[in-house]
Amino acid sequence: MNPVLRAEQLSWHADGKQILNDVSFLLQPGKMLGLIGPNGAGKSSLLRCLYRYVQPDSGKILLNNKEIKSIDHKTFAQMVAVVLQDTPTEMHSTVQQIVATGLTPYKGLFQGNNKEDNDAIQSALCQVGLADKADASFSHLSGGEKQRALIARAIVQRPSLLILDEPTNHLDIRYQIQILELVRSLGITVVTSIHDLNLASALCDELLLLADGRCVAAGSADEVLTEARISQVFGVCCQVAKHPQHGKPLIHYYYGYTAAEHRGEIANDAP
Ligand SMILES: Nc1ncnc2c1ncn2[C@@H]1O[C@H](COP(=O)(O)OP(=O)(O)OP(=O)(O)O)[C@@H](O)[C@H]1O
Repeated sequence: MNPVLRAEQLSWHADGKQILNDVSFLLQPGKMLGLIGPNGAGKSSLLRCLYRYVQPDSGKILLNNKEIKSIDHKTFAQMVAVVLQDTPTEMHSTVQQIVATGLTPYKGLFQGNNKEDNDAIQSALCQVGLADKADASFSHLSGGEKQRALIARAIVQRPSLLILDEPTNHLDIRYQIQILELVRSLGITVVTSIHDLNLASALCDELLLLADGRCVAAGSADEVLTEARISQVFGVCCQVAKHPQHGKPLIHYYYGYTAAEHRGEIANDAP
């Protein structure tokens, strides 16, 4: 099967600092890739390269076998949907109007919505459980509802690739699980950055672990989330067990000392 997304040896620098260094991966249709890694590892920067907000210095990104830099603006806007943490929206727009903007890449200037469009908007609102909020002001929604509305907008866009930058930030655990399960259930190919390693383990098909702009590990949660690697990359001690429900890695963190102390590199009684 041809991958939907292929990144080859991506590197990017800004302000004289190397931010992404030789990052490569590929993603098959319908799979959800979780980008994990410590603060400043380069997760958002990698996503920005994927949605063409920044141009890598070297390397290639191919979407459906075509280099993204050669895809015209309108086609790219149809192919890639992006949900950011603080997506700016018109203060007084209704939920329905926000969702309708997902159709913009398919429209000509001043072209309104037809019945089929309106049906697609209603169907997306139902899928994310916001049918009863269609006429509510977007700005009055809760954080979780806003994220769901933005995902509904992505649904009507019918993208080849959905990119999310920390979609679970600021959400309580119920919404964190709900948003990721919702995204996963759509059957769209997804790349999402995510901080919570246990959520990433439970809900992503594949993980890519970044540290200092480099890919440190990639593969299934079992392959990526080992105690040694978590200790090395995040500097914390943990025990990796099997989750009682889904059997994927479940990380138990230890408190009160650093990974270096745990490995005996620093004496616990050092001043
Ligand atoms: N436009 C830019 N100019 C200069 N430095 C940048 C720019 N964008 C990102 N950086 C730097 O690149 C590094 C990686 O940032 P990035 O936001 O990609 O990391 P991240 O893994 O998403 O971090 P976090 O988990 O904290 O959100 C950081 O040190 C950041 O300051």
